[in-house]
Amino acid sequence: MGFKILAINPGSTSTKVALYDEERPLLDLTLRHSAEQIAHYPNIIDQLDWRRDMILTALKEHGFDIMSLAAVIGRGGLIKPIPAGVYEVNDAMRRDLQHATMEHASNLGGLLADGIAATAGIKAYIADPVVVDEMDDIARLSGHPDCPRRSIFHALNQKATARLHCDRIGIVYEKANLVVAHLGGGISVAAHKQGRVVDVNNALDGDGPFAPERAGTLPAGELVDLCFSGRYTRHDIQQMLAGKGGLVAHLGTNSMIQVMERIGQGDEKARVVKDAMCYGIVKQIGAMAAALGGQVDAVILTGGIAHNKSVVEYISEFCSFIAPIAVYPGENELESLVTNALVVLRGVITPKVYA
Ligand SMILES: Nc1ncnc2c1ncn2[C@@H]1O[C@H](COP(=O)(O)OP(=O)(O)OP(=O)(O)O)[C@@H](O)[C@H]1O
Ligand SMILES: CCCC(=O)O
Repeated sequence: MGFKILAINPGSTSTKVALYDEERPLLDLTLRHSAEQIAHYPNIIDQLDWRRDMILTALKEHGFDIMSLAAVIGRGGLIKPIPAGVYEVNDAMRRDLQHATMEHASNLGGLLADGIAATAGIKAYIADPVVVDEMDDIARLSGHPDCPRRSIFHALNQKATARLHCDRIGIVYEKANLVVAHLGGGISVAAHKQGRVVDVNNALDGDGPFAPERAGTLPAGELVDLCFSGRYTRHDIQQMLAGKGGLVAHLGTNSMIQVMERIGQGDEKARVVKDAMCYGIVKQIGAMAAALGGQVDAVILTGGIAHNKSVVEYISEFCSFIAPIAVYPGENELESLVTNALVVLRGVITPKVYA
């Protein structure tokens, strides 16, 4: 009998849970949370006990005893910037997740893992959280010292997909130069230089291409005018950047599937907005290729929108001159979490300590 691992990936409207026996999947659950249920909680962190009980109930219903687990691993949240890797949940991390300065469902990942692990008397981990920061110093500087650029991106899926691609084509991640574009509800486009993400747009907070739910970079002067117009609260503006920006602001939906249906029905506005989003993505890919000095082994497209043929064709037409385009639709975040826990349990790596 091998190591049994529970992986937890909390999203804004669901909690995804997977149970593995070593590499063998035993259970894969998506626990959905309706807008009415979510509305009961003023802040995301207030959903902790509710989501934990839901996971425990679901495991019980599937006849699983958590006492047979070897480890629990969650998607990590907006803690302090840290290098990529696996981290054991400790007091410092618990505190920083509880009091994270920005709201994000992944703040619950380490805490949910920790609560369940404590009951089972085992350790909890996180891996490659959204705050992984390996940026070069020159990438960190913006045009004003009060507004440094921050590395907040889909580190877990970006790293896992980059390594998967390197394995497939027979190169070593630590020696490869890659541009990876995660195209999901948020979009991050990163320069992976010999195993380090040396530059990336902040996918959460007004930086980079616009995305289904994110505004991306906005003209700063116009944003300042909006902030001081008296028409919006701070919360309203934050929502414009993350949650109600991008496709949601222009078209009232965060679904690329719906956008494509509308384009198919002749909706010209939907076509222009979709093309504008693709145009922003190709510009960001070009920027990251330049950050790598043009020495790029592959441009990798991943995330839910990489399922979309029209988006992939648009990007391929503009970016094929940079390097071969490789497409890995969707994300495998739960599987990546399990893989990360397994290498710790097998003693291949020692988990890092969050300070
Ligand atoms: N088969 C598909 N064809 C076209 N678009 C798709 C398909 N599947 C998902 N999408 C689109 O992908 C987007 C969501 O991507 P994804 O599921 O990666 O995002 P998420 O997990 O909610 O957010 P994030 O990736 O930022 O964490 C949505 O706009 C959705 O409509
Ligand atoms: C990786 C954080 C950005 C997002 O949620 O889209």
